[in-house]
Amino acid sequence: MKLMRPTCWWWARCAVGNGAAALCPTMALSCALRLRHRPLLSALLSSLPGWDRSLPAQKAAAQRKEKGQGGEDHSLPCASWEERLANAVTPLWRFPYQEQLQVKYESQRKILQTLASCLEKLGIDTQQPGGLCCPLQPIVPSPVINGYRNKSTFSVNRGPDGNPKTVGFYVGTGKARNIVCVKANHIENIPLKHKQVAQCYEDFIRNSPLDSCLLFHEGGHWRELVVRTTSYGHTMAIITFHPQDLGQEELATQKSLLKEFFTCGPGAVCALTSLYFQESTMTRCSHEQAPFQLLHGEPHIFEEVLGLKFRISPDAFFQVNTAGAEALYQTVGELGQVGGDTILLDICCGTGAIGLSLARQVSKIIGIEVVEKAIEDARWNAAFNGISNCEFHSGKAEAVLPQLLSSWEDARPVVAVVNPSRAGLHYRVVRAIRNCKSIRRLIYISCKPEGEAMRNFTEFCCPPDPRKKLLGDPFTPTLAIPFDMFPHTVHCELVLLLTR
Ligand SMILES: C[S@@+](CC[C@H](N)C(=O)[O-])C[C@H]1O[C@@H](n2cnc3c(N)ncnc32)[C@H](O)[C@@H]1O
Repeated sequence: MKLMRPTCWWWARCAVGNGAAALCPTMALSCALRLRHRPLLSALLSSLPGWDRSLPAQKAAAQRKEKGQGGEDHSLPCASWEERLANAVTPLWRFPYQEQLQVKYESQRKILQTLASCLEKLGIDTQQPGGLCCPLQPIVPSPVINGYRNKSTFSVNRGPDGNPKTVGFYVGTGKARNIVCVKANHIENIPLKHKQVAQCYEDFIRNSPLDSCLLFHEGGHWRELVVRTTSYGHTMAIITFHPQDLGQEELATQKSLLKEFFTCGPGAVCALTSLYFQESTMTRCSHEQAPFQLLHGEPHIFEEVLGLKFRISPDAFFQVNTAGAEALYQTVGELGQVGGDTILLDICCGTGAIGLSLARQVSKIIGIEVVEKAIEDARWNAAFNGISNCEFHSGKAEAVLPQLLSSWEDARPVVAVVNPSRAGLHYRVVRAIRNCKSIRRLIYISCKPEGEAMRNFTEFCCPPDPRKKLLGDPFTPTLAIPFDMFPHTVHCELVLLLTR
């Protein structure tokens, strides 16, 4: 379906008239986006620090999006369901790509200004042009603009027609009790294969006598679908199912029906490489809490990054934009100025992608990751690619790293790369890095630099603070490079080089 660009003058009046921006910035921003009203948009952006995520409604929407859900755009009551979903999950979809990049560059500039003023409050004058804490390089565009996602998480809930077995993304919120599940067929960043598997899953559950699980306490079984694809043409589908009080025999029947549907029934068109089933009674469960049960095919899918082959388990993290990740990893090597004697600490390493892609340029890689299966993947990936100068530790970085660095005596230069989830780094990780004299270069990669990462940046850069046991020399923000890993959305990956 092709969405229409708006011509509604009501929106123009609403956006530019009568101080609407001051009364309701979210609405005004939506209107500006909807109309592609550039002067208004730049005025709004310059008036909103960290504009896209600092507003409560957008923060909540961002959190829902993190879970693969859209948030309802309440400012567009007359839009179609498809438009409302597109505005929620891909708010920049109306902009030509170059303009999307301008919007994102502006938001990254504001983040660096915010960091500069945080540091100024601590008595650190960064004195960069434009009030930034360090030079900001032009945003690196994504090599792929549409259909770039290699992972999509589809929900099951009531569609616009009231059908409770609709597979798509959410418009609305649970809290406001106005969730509507809208099919994602028109969403630009989702590849066709993901949409095909989602459609097949919907066909399957609509024919199933079992209900979908809309609210855990109200019963029902069929829950979300995760689809992962790779450039090798592999497709993994993971179906989450609430067992409620079904017995083993009934569970086995459901699993075998699902397998039959996707292997020799109508779902066979998806040509799945792996079909997983997870009996889960919580919103999200790790493999340890509720094992991923392989119903059909291969246990892993494989991806190629910078000439290396990576194995990916169902619960292991992998950057959602593979081509974008390649550009990012190459830059990490350049910023780290890694050489033959460098030890590279890859903290929050997932399947080991960053470290392994630089392994041939350095002396040794040490990876740390909390997801056990991802560490198993990282070890396999190292062995398969013939890389032996690496070790991977499973566990929380806040437990593993302080222990590792407390007795550090290696004289080789150490470069640390940290790529935490949105929650940022635990203060014990910051402390361990800060207090390890061998670490002179630190590369912080963040998909949400205005959030908890900002706290981490100031902890790395503040003057020594014995009360917080931050004793080592402070780092200085030296260079920032934004990478657009998520075209059509407001998100951006920021790579910040800190040196001392
Ligand atoms: C944004 S991903 C980065 C993965 C990897 N660097 C890559 O590029 O593929 C963040 C990773 O941090 C891991 N993680 C989250 N909390 C952690 C913790 N406390 N200790 C270690 N790893 C953690 C997650 O499991 C996830 O794999």
